Amino acid sequence: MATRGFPEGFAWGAATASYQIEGSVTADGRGASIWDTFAHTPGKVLNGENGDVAVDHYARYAEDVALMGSLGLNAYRFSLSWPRIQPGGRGVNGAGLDFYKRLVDELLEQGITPYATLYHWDLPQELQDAGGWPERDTAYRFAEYAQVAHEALSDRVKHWMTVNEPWCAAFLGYGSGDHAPGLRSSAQAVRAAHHLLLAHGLAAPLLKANDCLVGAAPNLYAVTPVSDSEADLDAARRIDGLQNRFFLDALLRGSYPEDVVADLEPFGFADVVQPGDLDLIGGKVDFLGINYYSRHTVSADPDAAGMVATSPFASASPWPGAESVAFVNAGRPVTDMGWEVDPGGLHEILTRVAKEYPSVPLYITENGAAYVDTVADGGVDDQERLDYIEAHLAACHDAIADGVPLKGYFAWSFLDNFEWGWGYGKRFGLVYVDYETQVRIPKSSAHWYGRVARHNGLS
Ligand SMILES: N=[N+]=NCCCCNC(=O)[C@@H]1[C@H]2[C@H](O)[C@@H](O)[C@H](O)[C@@H](CO)[C@@H]12
Repeated sequence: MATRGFPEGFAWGAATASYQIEGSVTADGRGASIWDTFAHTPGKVLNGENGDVAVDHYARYAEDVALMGSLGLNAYRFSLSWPRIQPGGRGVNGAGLDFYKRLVDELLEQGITPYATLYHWDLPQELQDAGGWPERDTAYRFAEYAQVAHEALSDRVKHWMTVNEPWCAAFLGYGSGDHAPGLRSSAQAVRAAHHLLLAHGLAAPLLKANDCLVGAAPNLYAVTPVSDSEADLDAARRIDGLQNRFFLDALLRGSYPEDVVADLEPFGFADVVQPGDLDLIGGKVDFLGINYYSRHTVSADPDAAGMVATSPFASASPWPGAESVAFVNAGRPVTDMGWEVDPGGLHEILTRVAKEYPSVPLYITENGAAYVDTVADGGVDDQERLDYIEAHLAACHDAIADGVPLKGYFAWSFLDNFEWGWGYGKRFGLVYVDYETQVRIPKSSAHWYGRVARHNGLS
């Protein structure tokens, strides 16, 4: 019996993304994505690794869903591969849709509620060739794709997220170049950020049909200045503005924060937003997903590169708005990604969003940690990951007690998988994957998390 119970009907899930787990990148008509191109470009991914095989989920989905069910999860967040459903970014590939129909049927069979993300960074390459997210038309292509996917699946999928982490897709993909398509232009990055939000705004009304609920999943950080000097306070304002308020205000208020718009002026941001865009974007969500990993502790530093390590090749080119900002370690323990463990930051973000953007149901759509895992006697004892998740769930429990309308939690990730620029070098999974044999081994954290889900709370 849980002593720290969660609300009745709380969603206890895990999350994954198509390019990171599926493999089978040419099966059944799938087209190339920008991550296929990027990962096959020398020097972009550690050890030249890619998602061609990943963890073979396209073939092993039934086994993976059965494992979710046996552990006790009642929800699963996954993403649809746009180039599997629309090779080249147009039309309909029935065989690609059929995979997701099979996957959803397995989930429902196991009593697991599907939560589908439409965009988790795998843009069809042909759309990038036509300009990608800096090109306004891509937002309209996304709305068509959303319509195709929704028509095929909305009889069984009732929870939809449009875009995963538009900050990463825009600023790492087009700003620092550490993510696909690997471009390094602040002007392109700010155009991409707006068009990703426009894509959300165009698709959201379509996704509500057939009694569906729609959300988005930005990555949000607690942000703290190293001192209360004017320069450090302004550095924190800038990072909080670009990382958090830019996306929260657009999605939930239909406006951009004036200070952030001013910060982005040097990159031509004013020319990107067309009349009516923000009315399209704002106020469309039925729920907001929050991806939370850590806190940013920042200081003003004219010599700083303005980068948080997001890949082993992290470029020195700052993402727009982060010029002359240093991201420092405040002395907390760190995960294998070098990210500080700060569950207090999750409580801070949850209570802030609930206060500043009231009456929007919230989900933690990603939270988890990479640590080095070792197989011993056929098991994996990952106490650090278990402790990380327990501490962040305790923060969620406290936030709910403080009145936050939190409806669910998705651990990142269900399986060890392709960790973008780090390839297979970082393990976030509740379930260990032997990449040579594809054998799955539930870690201690998986067994523990399943018990939490079954008891609907923490001991
Ligand atoms: N400023 N700054 N910050 C750091 C920028 C990197 C932030 N990375 C994420 O949030 C990604 C999210 C993604 O959805 C998932 O696909 C990734 O596997 C996880 C783990 O990496 C997280």
